[in-house]
Amino acid sequence: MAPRTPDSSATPPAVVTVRGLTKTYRGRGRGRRGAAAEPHPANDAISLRVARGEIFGLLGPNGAGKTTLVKQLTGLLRPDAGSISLLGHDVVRHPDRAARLLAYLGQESRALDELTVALAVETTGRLRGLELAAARAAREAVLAELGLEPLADRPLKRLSGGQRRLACVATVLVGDRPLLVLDEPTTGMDPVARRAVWTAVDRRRAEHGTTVLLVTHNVLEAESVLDRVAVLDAGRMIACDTPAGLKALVDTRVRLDLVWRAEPPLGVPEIERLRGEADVTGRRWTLRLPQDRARAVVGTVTQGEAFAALDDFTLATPSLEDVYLALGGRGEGLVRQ
Ligand SMILES: Nc1ncnc2c1ncn2[C@@H]1O[C@H](COP(=O)(O)OP(=O)(O)OP(=O)(O)O)[C@@H](O)[C@H]1O
Repeated sequence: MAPRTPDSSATPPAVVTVRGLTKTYRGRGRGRRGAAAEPHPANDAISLRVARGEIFGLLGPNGAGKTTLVKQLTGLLRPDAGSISLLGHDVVRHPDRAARLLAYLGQESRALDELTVALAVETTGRLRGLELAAARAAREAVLAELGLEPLADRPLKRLSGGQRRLACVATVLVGDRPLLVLDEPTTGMDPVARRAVWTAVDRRRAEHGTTVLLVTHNVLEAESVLDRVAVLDAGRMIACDTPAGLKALVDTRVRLDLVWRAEPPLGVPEIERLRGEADVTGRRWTLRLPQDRARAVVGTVTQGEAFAALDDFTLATPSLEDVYLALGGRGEGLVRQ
């Protein structure tokens, strides 16, 4: 029953409380001769608590169960078991209440495609209860904030992928919902647009105590924007802590990337010994080593035959990707960009 995570000590009031959330998709008519397909646990007894003003992440590779969790929080999917409280409202019993408490940016949102950016933002503001004048003022403010003014009169369907995503973020921000649920919000965006999004989110947090639940499989973004992160793997939550707290789990190891010019110099005995420990991707060897061994390897590869064969090397402190691997994650599908 008790959560395995260190998050129960947080003092600010909870905006999201999830207990024992479980969802298994049951395929119908997909098996042979109508036999039921194999049940698939997409969420397996997930418990978490998100405090007011937190930027809380769900990190995991494709298929980990992030979107399934988010769809239950937003009232779009009914769990098989478990409870969800949003700002004190039971959204398993009253799924319709979720739409009044949060703004949700899904992976694919095409509903507003026919509208111009300005009208999409204004209409969303009206739907969230703003009077016309207030909706127009909010529209102007958010378009300026995200640098979308030059695109204001274009229909969403005529925008590039990154521009469209930015316009969708604008619709999420208008109307100041206390909870923003963002599923891969910055996919396809250039660095300027990404920065605008995180600046806008930070401002809302500072000014209104807005809480953000962010779905991502990008470890670099997770490390830079999240206060805490739940790591999901195959439907289970395998850890939940601050990025720094998670990295402390593996901080005795460092990551060493060696990129060879062509063939690795296996004639050097130390290099030959390392081969079995390396994750090999083309000419790149990735090693996760205790600090003293990494130091010795750096000594080896920066002299003689090994150095002549070396194109590049980098030494880095652990990332959330390393944490994920150390916790038993399958190690595929997380990205750094
Ligand atoms: N409608 C569905 N019917 C059956 N299985 C589903 C359905 N939707 C998702 N699944 C399965 O449930 C598991 C979790 O999927 P989910 O979409 O929640 O993962 P995710 O972590 O959001 O992945 P991604 O990063 O690709 O969005 C996967 O194994 C997926 O194949």
